[in-house]
Amino acid sequence: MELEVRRVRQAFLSGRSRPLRFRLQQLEALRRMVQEREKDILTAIAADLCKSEFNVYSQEVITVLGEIDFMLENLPEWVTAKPVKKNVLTMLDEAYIQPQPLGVVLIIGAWNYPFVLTIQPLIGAIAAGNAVIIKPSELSENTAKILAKLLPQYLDQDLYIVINGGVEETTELLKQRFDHIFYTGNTAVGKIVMEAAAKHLTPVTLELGGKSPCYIDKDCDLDIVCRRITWGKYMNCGQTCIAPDYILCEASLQNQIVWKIKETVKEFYGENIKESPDYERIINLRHFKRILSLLEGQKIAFGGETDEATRYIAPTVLTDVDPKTKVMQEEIFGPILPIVPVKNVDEAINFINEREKPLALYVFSHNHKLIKRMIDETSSGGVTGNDVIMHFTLNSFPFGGVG
Ligand SMILES: NC(=O)c1ccc[n+]([C@@H]2O[C@H](COP(=O)([O-])OP(=O)(O)OC[C@H]3O[C@@H](n4cnc5c(N)ncnc54)[C@H](O)[C@@H]3O)[C@@H](O)[C@H]2O)c1
Ligand SMILES: CCCCCCCCCCCCCCCC=O
Repeated sequence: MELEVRRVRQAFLSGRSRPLRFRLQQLEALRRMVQEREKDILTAIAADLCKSEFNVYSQEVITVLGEIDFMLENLPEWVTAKPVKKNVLTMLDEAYIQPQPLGVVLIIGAWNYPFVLTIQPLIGAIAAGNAVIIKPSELSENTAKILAKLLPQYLDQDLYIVINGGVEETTELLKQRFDHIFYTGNTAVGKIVMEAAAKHLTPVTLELGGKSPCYIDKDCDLDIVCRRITWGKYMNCGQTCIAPDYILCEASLQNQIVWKIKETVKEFYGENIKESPDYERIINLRHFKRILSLLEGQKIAFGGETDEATRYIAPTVLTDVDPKTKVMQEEIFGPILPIVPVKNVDEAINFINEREKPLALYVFSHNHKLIKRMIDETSSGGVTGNDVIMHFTLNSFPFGGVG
């Protein structure tokens, strides 16, 4: 590892990653890779997550291509030095902010969207003039292999390298000194990464998980709300960092919500969900068992069918969920949707504020003042009103959690 990091640092110190022209060329080469090798990329991700190629394309490839275009369009302005306001002491001086690369960046990717969550930070790092070591998640092994094969065919082979491996290799990598570490994954490993980074005072970006609540107000179009929640919750079998994690609503809405979600599940995935090309599987047996354990003692309104051999868990809704039970203590990251009845919006706001800050928050209401109130009185990474997930798709927004 030490030798590989040293090789990448030498390449960075050569200075060739810095000129704007070089960065644009590399980003264009990356775009060519995605376009020319689309089929290989789609096949690898589809195999990792039992996903249809259409879903891979619409969830991962479109986002990556959009990010590259966004970067190519804005980079010339972003790299330009910006004059700053002067004072009486510096009136005759030149004072400006010049953006500069940090150096060697380590990107540790996650398996749930194994392409976009690895390539998106790579686009940013290249654009900023850095050298990069990419460590894809070992759990999405087909994507990890295809990245290791394709990236060197299109990008500078000394500045941007892929190192594949599991915990042992990542632990070894983390002993090295980097100038920034970008990690996506669970909070426990996030702490390991931050501790390792602290030894070198390396700045980190940690894209972690969390529970993302949905509040459904009585004044809303429940048909549309349930369609949207069904889409966002069961996409990728619930393995989406900003998937709706649970629903808060008045008790009187609960039965209607259950019925409408059930009908939408039927419409989206058919009568035999196992046969649907649009319904994915849980990534591995460890996660499968973890998710099953969240069902213990719960009232299953529909769903709950499982098959260990194929790691299938049906779209499931739980009703009258006690906030003290396990399913409400950790991020679900699977196709289980608890409904927790609350008296009103005040109770919903208190409920959210008493817990860890959500990565995403979803509010459904015709009442814009209520949505605004939710935004003002809670704190989360991002809020979407009357929809789910969509704020992730806008690259004009920042993305991440609080802290
Ligand atoms: N905020 C976001 O943008 C975002 C996006 C996707 C996923 N997530 C979160 O990621 C989590 C799911 O991913 P995961 O954590 O199962 O992914 P994972 O198991 O693939 O782990 C992520 C990375 O950490 C490395 N790793 C694992 N154990 C390690 C250890 N002990 N020491 C050092 N490195 C180690 C892995 O090799 C991998 O590259 C969920 O909590 C989800 O919410 C967050
Ligand atoms: C033709 C249908 C287009 C639908 C586009 C929907 C894009 C969804 C993107 C989902 C990606 C979510 C990644 C979230 C990162 C955390 O896990």
